Amino acid sequence: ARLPSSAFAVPPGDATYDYVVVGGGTAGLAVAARLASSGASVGVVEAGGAYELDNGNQSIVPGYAFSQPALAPVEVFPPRPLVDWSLVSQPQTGAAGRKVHYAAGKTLGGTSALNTLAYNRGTKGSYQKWATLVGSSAYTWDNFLKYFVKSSELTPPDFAKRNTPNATFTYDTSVWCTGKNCGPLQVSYSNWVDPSHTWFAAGLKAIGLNTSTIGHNSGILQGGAYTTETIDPSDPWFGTATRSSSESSYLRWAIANTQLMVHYRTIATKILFTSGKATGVSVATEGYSYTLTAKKEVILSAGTFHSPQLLMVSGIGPSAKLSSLGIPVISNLVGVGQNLQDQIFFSVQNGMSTPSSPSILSDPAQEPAALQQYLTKAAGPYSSAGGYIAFEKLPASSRTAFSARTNSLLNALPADVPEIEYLAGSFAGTGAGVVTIGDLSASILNPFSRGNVTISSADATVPPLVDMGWLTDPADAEVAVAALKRLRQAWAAPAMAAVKVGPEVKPGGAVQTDAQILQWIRENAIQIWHACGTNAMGSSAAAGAVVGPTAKVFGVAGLRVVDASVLPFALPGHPQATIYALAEKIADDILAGR
Ligand SMILES: Cc1cc2nc3c(=O)[nH]c(=O)nc-3n(C[C@H](O)[C@H](O)[C@H](O)COP(=O)(O)OP(=O)(O)OC[C@H]3O[C@@H](n4cnc5c(N)ncnc54)[C@H](O)[C@@H]3O)c2cc1C
Repeated sequence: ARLPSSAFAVPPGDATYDYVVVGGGTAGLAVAARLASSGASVGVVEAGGAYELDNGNQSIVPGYAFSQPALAPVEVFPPRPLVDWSLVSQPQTGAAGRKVHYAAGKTLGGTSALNTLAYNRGTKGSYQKWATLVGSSAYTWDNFLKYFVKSSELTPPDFAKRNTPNATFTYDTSVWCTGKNCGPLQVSYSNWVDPSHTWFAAGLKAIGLNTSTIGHNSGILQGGAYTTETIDPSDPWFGTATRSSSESSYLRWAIANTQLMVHYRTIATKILFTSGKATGVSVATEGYSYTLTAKKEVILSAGTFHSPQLLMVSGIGPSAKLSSLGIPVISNLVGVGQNLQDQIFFSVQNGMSTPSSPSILSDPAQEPAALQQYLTKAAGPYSSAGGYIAFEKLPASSRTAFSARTNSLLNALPADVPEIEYLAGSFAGTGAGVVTIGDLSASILNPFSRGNVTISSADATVPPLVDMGWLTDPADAEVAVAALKRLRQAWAAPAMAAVKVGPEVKPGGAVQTDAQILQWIRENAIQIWHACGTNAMGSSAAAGAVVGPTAKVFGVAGLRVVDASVLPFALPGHPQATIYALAEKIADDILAGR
């Protein structure tokens, strides 16, 4: 037993651990907690603080997940510097030259403290592709499933608290831990259904996307489901339903059960090497520099944008780039910062006569009751983030317009990998008969466009340069146009007629031809925030990979990267489930000496 405050180092001061984990984010805290549970000494370096103190209720209350100001995907955005790195992209040449803010968590919990809580796993075929690509059967669905189960605990849906009989469903209990000794991450179904989503479910069904009987966590992504979310339905600290982040799950557990030490508000500035082996990390707290020595390994978990940056400033990356900035080259790895994959997302909006969570919360007559419901019953619109999502392989009728190249790229994907994810959303609306603006959106799941992360300075405090490469591959443009037409088909379904009000809000009736649709998408598409792949896992450095199957960085010893940057490609759907599972898997590898 120890005091919780014993888990926080008092900086500055050199320290030595068995393992130093750089980045107390989604993957970092999961790896660190598991390593510490073995009895090893583990120090975590996190640039940010505690979001419970630094972001008010924004990160805590599930109902705020989509409306956090920190998420504005525009060049000029409301800054939230205590919890977000405030990155702004390079101009997107395929997206009307726009620069956009790309949120990335700078806090204990990392981006799991800012994300929009959707939890789903990829398809069996996508994990088989991963296994084949990296030459390790550990990544097949059958072998990887145990890490999804180990990382999480599912609280089954509470249908009594869900407000609509239209939103009952079945799911697959066999792929979850629901008993004792489950993983720390809390996954549940929200205790409220946005009424507008039940209509979207009907509209999507009308275009062929039936509601799945197993949900989206069994390695099959077909049709629609009310999504599981990283919500703790009864958080003991707050006494209601709150976000489950890697901080509220793994870190709280590790503080109570291990000797883990956290150095927070502390930036890692360089990984230190002796004779090609990582021996520690230079860090700085409020300008005071010191060294954390790693007796065994350094684990880099600084995320898609900062992990490649830290590798590069430490001498690992494309040698020409490093030399041009005067950085001594320790390992010439051309793949560092390359292969960035980012799923774009755009929507078709119409007025609706039905209420929605945002319209209820913005109505002074209804909000107080919603607040009471949240605080006393952990239910109501404040308790809920996501809603209905659906996955689809585009029908043959959509694909006839595609070029031979696009069809052949799509045909090369695993047979069970969907091309589009549809997401129901809403916000409060105004206008004759309009209560809600319904927002049915599509995400392009398998981007063929590639971006990159690079550096302009050897100083780790200078932001990395991020180019998502949106819509630079013509195949993505063709798929996007087809997806937008599918959104319109769903809206046009008779099932939606009872609630749709007025002319289309966005893109609007003037956008009709394929060229007009594509131009509108270039001007309006945004990210669904799933950027990954910038230190791709693979079988060899010669093939452009940065880490091998156990996340060891090629060309050096004592260094692994474990975070979204090592995903070899964008998995279908939302990545956090896979990132937590990957952290569990690599922690197992480390402890087993692999
Ligand atoms: C707005 C938004 C919504 C999203 N919604 C969803 C969703 O609904 N479902 C889903 O599955 N995924 C979602 N994602 C994606 C998902 O949350 C991320 O892919 C995932 O959290 C990334 O985990 P990570 O471990 O790679 O990095 P992070 O969780 O970002 O962790 C990196 C950590 O490293 C720290 N760090 C970086 N550099 C340094 C340094 N030099 N020194 C010290 N510390 C450093 C950071 O502060 C951060 O804490 C969303 C992402 C965003 C931004």
